[in-house]
Amino acid sequence: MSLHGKVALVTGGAQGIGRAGVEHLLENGAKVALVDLNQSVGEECKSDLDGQFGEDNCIFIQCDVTDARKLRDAFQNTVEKFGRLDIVINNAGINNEKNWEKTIEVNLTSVIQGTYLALEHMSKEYGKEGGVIINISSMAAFLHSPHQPVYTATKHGVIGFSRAIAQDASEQGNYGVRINTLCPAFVDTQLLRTVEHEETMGKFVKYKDEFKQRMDKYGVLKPSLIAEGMLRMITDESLNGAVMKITCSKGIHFHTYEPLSA
Ligand SMILES: NC(=O)C1=CN([C@@H]2O[C@H](COP(=O)(O)OP(=O)(O)OC[C@H]3O[C@@H](n4cnc5c(N)ncnc54)[C@H](O)[C@@H]3O)[C@@H](O)[C@H]2O)C=CC1
Ligand SMILES: CCCCC/C=C\C=C\C(=O)C/C=C\C/C=C\CCCC(=O)O
Repeated sequence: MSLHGKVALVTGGAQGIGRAGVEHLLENGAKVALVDLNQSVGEECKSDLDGQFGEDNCIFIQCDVTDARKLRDAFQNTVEKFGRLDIVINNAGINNEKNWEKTIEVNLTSVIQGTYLALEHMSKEYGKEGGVIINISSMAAFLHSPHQPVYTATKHGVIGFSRAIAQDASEQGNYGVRINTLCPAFVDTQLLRTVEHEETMGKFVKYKDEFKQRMDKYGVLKPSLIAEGMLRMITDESLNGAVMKITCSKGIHFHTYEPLSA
């Protein structure tokens, strides 16, 4: 899949992993809507990207992904601006064990909502041309860290939902939409700093030194490597229902599942 002439929507696209993904998409000729809660960081990001890639290739849409109506409008505005939609990256996420209900809303409910909206705008079942969805999970889904139980649960949920809907898309329906999941290990972004604070970690903040030891042990990745993984999941048309892992020790690789036996 060539990215020239394609249109992408990236949630949480104003900084961190999302922004790295947006930059890679623009570098490869796509037009991008970056959808983010943070107005000031979003505007600054859009202004930087305009300088790098030209003014008509990127829009910033301020939107809380947990607001279903606003998320629907963000998809609609993207299609109205660029005329089509081909790639959706449901990336916005938080790490908040204290307000764990919010963590479920942002990390799981909004990913489900974003996937269904993406299908409405891209699926052949709705008369559209097909496309690709990437849902961002985490290596936390494989480590079962006792220090972040709800974050871990949401990231498990993202994998389960994405694999189930990918199978539906390829086997039951004729969506023409591939759905893949990406699981990074630690990445150097603002989210990683949340381990320092009681207002995000709640009672688990007492483990902050342990968290840091884990980061020293496993290493911390650069957002640009995660963006490379995203690009591969978009351009490699053989990938559907795939679960990509990205770690310092093994780089970009895939999780394998045993076939079910009777
Ligand atoms: N940084 C890390 O070590 C890892 C991060 N991830 C996942 O990667 C994704 C991106 O995280 P990072 O770039 O690290 O975080 P980040 O905190 O640097 O960036 C997240 C972006 O999402 C936006 N956002 C947060 N809540 C939102 C909402 N309700 N509506 C719209 N936008 C919202 C923020 O404003 C921010 O721009 C998340 O899903 C995270 O769980 C996965 C594995 C490791
Ligand atoms: C346990 C630390 C909690 C830190 C919470 C903050 C951010 C969350 C980040 C993630 O989503 C990443 C979580 C875990 C993956 C870490 C390393 C796995 C590396 C495995 C390997 O190299 O084989």
